[in-house]
Amino acid sequence: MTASRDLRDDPPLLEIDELRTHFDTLAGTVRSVDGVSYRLNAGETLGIVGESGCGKSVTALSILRLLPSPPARFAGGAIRFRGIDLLSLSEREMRDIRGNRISMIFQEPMTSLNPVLTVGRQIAETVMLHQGLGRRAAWARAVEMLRLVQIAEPDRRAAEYPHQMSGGMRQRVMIALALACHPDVLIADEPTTALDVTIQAQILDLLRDLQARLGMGIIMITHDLGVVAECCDRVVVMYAGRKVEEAPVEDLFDRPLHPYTRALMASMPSMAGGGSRLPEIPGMVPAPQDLGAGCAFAPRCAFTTERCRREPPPLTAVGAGHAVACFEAERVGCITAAFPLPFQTSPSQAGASA
Ligand SMILES: Nc1ncnc2c1ncn2[C@@H]1O[C@H](COP(=O)(O)OP(=O)(O)OP(=O)(O)O)[C@@H](O)[C@H]1O
Repeated sequence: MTASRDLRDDPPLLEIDELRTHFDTLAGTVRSVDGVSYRLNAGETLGIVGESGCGKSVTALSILRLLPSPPARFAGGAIRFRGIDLLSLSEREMRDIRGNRISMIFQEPMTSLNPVLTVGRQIAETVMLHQGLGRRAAWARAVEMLRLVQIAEPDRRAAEYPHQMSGGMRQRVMIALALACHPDVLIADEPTTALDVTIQAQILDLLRDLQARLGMGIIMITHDLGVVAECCDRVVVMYAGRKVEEAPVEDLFDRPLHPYTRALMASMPSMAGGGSRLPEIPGMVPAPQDLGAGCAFAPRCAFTTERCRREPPPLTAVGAGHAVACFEAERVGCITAAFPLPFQTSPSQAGASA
């Protein structure tokens, strides 16, 4: 979203380091996130993509320590915010960070907005709690935030309840609530999935605009590569609880090296084009408890060899900021070059058509 690609040498705002989040269930240990690392710099938007069940949300909820424990358990790794390990903080210290320095917007606003409080009061209470503002100043901030997210007549709307608003407007309220304390990090989990295409584009524009004004880093969790092309500077592709590819956004679209990334791109509705039938990725994401010894994508992959079934491919650097976990990446790269993906690979154009 910004010129942050030049800030690579700055200390990271947020760093996830070999994170392992597991669930202890009656059926055994579910390794939902199993050794994931990524960094987020100030002013940057990092996309996290993958199909349902890949561990995107569990990673995000781990950052905010919002997972119920038990059954969730941190089995290893660290999460550092400006160098502070969040996993070592007390619950009280964590409450100062959550919703204040690191905020999250969820897919479905009704799950995080309180139905019995006016939207103005919900925003005002957040800033009273975290920033010690008085009642009057907090209400003024609430109205200002509603104006910032482009809600018309914010004074009047602040006194309304969530059910009096449309889906798109509720999503804006949730963004206002998440940004009310001017956080350093915003985690947006599928922020536009439930919305129609026009509202989706407006919300993404709004986030981009607010990021430019407030300078926060954004983690954009999505299964939609159109959203990635539109908004992100860098992308992490997750599969079955692991990172399988990471690259600057242009590089990922020009040279996807993991068969899974390529398959995700080929199955995008707006990118496959031509009204032809969409290619689907055969098979399903395996449940974390059903993973074999080798590459988790092997059962669905057209490039699988004996080695892929036997051992997990390590994440390997293949270019500036580009890493991939695939033994056959070179072969995938050759095929990508010989048979370009069935859509325009310029991110801006791809996003425009999304
Ligand atoms: N409380 C839980 N107990 C056991 N397993 C869980 C629990 N919560 C999540 N999981 C498992 O963790 C894995 C990752 O889930 P996660 O919600 O992070 O996926 P996701 O990529 O965000 O998918 P979606 O896009 O549908 O949200 C899934 O296999 C899920 O079933």
